[in-house]
Amino acid sequence: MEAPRAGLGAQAPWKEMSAEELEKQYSPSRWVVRMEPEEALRTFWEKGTEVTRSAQASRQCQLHVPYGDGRGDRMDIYFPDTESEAFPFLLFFHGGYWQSGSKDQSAFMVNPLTTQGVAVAIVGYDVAPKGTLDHMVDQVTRSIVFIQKQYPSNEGIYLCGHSAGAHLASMMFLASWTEHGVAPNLRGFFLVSGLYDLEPIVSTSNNALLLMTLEDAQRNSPQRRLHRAPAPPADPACPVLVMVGEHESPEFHRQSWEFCQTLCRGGWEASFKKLPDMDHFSIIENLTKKDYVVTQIMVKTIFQEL
Ligand SMILES: N[C@@H](CC(=O)c1ccccc1NC=O)C(=O)O
Repeated sequence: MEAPRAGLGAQAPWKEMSAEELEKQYSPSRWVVRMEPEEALRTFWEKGTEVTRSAQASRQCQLHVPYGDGRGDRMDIYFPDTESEAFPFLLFFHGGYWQSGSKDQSAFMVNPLTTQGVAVAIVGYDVAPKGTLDHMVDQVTRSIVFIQKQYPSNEGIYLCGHSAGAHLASMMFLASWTEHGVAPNLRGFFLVSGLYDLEPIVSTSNNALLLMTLEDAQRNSPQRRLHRAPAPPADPACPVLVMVGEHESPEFHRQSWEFCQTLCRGGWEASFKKLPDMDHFSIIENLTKKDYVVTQIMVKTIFQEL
């Protein structure tokens, strides 16, 4: 008897979608249930700007620190109230479909983490049309190398990215650190509402400024390339948390779930978490709170391993 055959849609459901449906699947604000799409976006960036101002006014920080020679190679570093330089670092890469957002509106987790003893770097990068995907990946790589070189006695470097920023962080699974002269002390990844296969995005309006070709998309898709990537470090452990909000599109859920499975198959200690009641924006906005489940997961992951 012939085995039932899975259709194309079982592996790549997006290939069978209409242009309109694909556009909707890749428009996170249209899946928010607490408010209208435009309001969700406006609120997100307004909150981001406000918490960044407040973090800069209340925390010890170094702003606009150059991590390279490019004008956009800048990060803001926020410190715990301790004298030592031997704290863990969390580097945050903001979202905005590689074409909006900035470090100046992205310091969501600074207060709860710095008060717990974690230094937080909010990393800026050149969004499109100034930056290409390859350039942004290079910037993220160099920002991590910079932290490792500047703070060699760090107690671990943790990467956290949101959406397009989670994609940039996940490209670090493919990084070759030897050419940068240092192996960063990477101890964990927090990937929030990310995109790991960029092919479905090529034909959506999100590509209008980015102008990525199919080859660009494939080269920048860890979901496609991870099986040929370096093996995960055996010791120390480097857990990967792949998170997505309940109120996100089926495509965003599929991207996170499939990438988590690919990581596990590649030997990474990866786990998947769907956050009840959260959407693409509240999942990050709530990081301002120390009792939010994601803040607690971060703190636990960071300090359990010290
Ligand atoms: N135009 C998008 C905007 C968006 O996706 C977004 C906005 C802010 C931060 C992250 C985002 N998504 C991915 O990077 C939307 O429909 O929501």
